Amino acid sequence: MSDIEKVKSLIRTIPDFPKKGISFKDIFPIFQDPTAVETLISYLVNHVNTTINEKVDVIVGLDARGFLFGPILALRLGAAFVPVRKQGKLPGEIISAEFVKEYGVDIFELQKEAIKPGQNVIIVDDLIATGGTAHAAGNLVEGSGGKILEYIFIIELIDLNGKNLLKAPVHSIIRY
Ligand SMILES: O=P(O)(O)OC[C@H]1O[C@H](OP(=O)(O)OP(=O)(O)O)[C@H](O)[C@@H]1O
Ligand SMILES: Nc1ncnc2[nH]cnc12
Repeated sequence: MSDIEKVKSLIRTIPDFPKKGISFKDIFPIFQDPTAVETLISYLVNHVNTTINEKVDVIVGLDARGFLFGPILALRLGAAFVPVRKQGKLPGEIISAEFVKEYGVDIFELQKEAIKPGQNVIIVDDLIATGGTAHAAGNLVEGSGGKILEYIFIIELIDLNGKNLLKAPVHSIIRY
């Protein structure tokens, strides 16, 4: 079994959570195993260093599970970390976007000055399902003048075709 397959074996699938018909992928067991976390982060650092030919200025992580991976990746790459948060959590001037995700509707916010025009950005989240969440975050980053180099997800639910909504390249590690 490869190291990534070992990580995949830690992910739990919970039927009918948080709503009937949703097959929920629970990533938190990964965090009970530091070796598994290191596997994922090392994989991502290597991926960025070997496939992205431009300097990465900012890692944008999506509330909340994107915060588990984004800041560690940013630290390892020597990049800034910027959060996109659910409505009402960020002080100061913000821009916002409403979106639909696999099991609901939400509003994302980004602080206006957090990303400077022309900065190179990678958007990181734990999972892409319908792509609504990542698409909204991408609109906020582009609204700030950031250039999206890539979207990175630990998990991709391929049957939902979420990546079709996104204009920049998409990279995922574990697919179902
Ligand atoms: O591709 P989509 O259909 O848009 O769904 C993907 C999003 O759904 C989950 O977040 P959730 O809103 O459950 O928030 P959480 O990270 O706070 O648990 C997941 O972490 C992604 O952000
Ligand atoms: N099936 C799923 N499992 C975990 N998080 C999700 N976010 C959207 N769809 C999800």
